[in-house]
Amino acid sequence: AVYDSFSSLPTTNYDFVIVGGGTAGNVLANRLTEDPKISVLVLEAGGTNSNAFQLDVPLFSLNLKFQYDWNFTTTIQPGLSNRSTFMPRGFVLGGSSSVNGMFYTRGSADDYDRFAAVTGDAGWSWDNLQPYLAKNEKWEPPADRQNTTGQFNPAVHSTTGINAVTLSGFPQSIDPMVFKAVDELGGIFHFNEDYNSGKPLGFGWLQHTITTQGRRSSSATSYLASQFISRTNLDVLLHARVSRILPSSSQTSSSGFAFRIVEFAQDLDGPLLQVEASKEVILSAGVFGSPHILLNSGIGDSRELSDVGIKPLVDLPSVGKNLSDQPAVFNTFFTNSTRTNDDILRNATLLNQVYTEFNKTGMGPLVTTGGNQISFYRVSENLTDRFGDPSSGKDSPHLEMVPGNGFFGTPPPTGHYFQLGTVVVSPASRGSVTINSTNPFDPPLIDPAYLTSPFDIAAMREAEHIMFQYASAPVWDGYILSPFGALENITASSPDDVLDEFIRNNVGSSAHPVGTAAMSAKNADYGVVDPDLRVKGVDGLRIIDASVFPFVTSGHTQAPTYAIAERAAALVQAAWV
Ligand SMILES: Cc1cc2nc3c(=O)[nH]c(=O)nc-3n(C[C@H](O)[C@H](O)[C@H](O)COP(=O)(O)OP(=O)(O)OC[C@H]3O[C@@H](n4cnc5c(N)ncnc54)[C@H](O)[C@@H]3O)c2cc1C
Repeated sequence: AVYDSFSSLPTTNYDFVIVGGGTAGNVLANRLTEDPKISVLVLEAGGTNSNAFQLDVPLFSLNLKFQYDWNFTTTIQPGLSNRSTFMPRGFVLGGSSSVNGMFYTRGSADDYDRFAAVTGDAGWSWDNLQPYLAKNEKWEPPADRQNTTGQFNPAVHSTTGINAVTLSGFPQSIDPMVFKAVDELGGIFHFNEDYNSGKPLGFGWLQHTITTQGRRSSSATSYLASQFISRTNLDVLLHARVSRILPSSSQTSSSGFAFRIVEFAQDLDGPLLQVEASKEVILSAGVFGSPHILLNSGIGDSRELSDVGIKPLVDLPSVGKNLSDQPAVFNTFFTNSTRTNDDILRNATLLNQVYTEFNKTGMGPLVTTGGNQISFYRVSENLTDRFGDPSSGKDSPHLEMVPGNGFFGTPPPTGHYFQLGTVVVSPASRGSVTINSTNPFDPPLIDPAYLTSPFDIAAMREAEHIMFQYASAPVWDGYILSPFGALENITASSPDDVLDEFIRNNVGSSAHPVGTAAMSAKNADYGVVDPDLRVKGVDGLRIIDASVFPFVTSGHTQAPTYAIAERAAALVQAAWV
């Protein structure tokens, strides 16, 4: 069941304590309690969001007032836009899966084969992860039950998992034009029937974590659905913000410390509470939360911890390093069409109308995210020859471009818009998460280090060229009127320095940071967790969330997070159940 207060929990004896009821944490909570003899407590810092409108409606995910974690302190390189200080994370049951854009992209087969290569564990390869992708995915017909033949490859999908995945349940007026442009241009613009086959390059129909009823499928609505959360061996405590994991004096360990005691507070000014797991503590507090808790606990770079005034207990210099996020730019054009999503997003009467329809029928414009396609590209060989290739292989993209039928975010009061978002999905830059305080409730310091590698800015320039080339297809003649905002000063033939300035002024997070507690091979002298996701050099503590990715996968990160969590659950079960 779900509880608000520690004192109301039915017991304080649990086999596993999971820190963070987010995307990965709820997979673990569900899978481990399949065995009625195993008891699990989830400590989640956020609450539940009673605003069904915000949580359920796909179209509005882009306009969500995010359930924020504390205001992270973000430092950015000089010259970058303020937008790049914005680090959205879900701070609510379901974590980021409750507030994300719902795109379902697995990345490439090479991405996972690289995980297997760097960890020395073939279990992380694309082929070996297939059963776990299948345990997560529950393919459903789209809300409008349209004929989806030719829009995906059923052979690479599972209908038996827990988390709903579907194609768009509402057509966008631009759909035919999007693919006409692909036909007109050819070359790098080609149709890909299913970008989730392991080979993502090309233009395909977007798949999302949306149910056949047109609603968001998050880890809270799926893995904690009523038939699971009602298990008597599964308890979730909300508003429980974990500060540190403490060594257990009662435990002995060949490797030194066993960390099985979790310290947390329900009220940041209130008392610190503790709960001890008899088997393991699993950190699933996300890419910022998990390394933050490790550092607070004295697990990190010993010298850096001593400098802050924290007693180092385990020297693991890689904690908080290797932060990998994908820089993104929105490119907006005016269109002469009035059939965009802009009016719905700014006109309360219209919005009420379609929301009533959505509630009654589970259909209408609110059941999609505002664009129905996605596309992936490689940069030129010239670039990889010059800077090296940060991608995982020849079938892996460096770049993504997403068309949107309207303004991204809250639209201006007038005008109709066409959007082409560009992203560097295989970046070379690496940032960090650090602390500068002994108070565990002070925010961590985040440096996303966007565009610090010369590859990334050059790759984003190529993404902009691809975007202009795509927008120049004959079908867009008369549909795209003129560039909007800062894009007004840019053309396909702008010199590099002008394009670079535009990019730096407009870049921001794609909300896909990973890698701050990365897995590495058992004997590697870097990395934070071993291939079984146990924290190196200690007992009783694993990390299972997006922070363990050694590299960011070449797409959006929820599907890989789910797959990692599903396999991790099997590893934990194999050790204990
Ligand atoms: C706005 C947004 C849009 C996105 N869009 C997409 C998309 O369209 N497609 C896609 O594939 N991916 C998307 N992502 C990324 C994807 O959702 C994440 O990579 C993934 O959900 C991360 O899962 P996680 O388990 O690592 O962390 P989370 O799901 O963030 O879970 C971490 C949990 O830990 C809790 N927590 C944190 N600190 C503490 C603490 N100290 N004590 C207790 N609990 C704590 C948090 O409240 C949260 O519930 C998006 C993310 C965001 C934020």
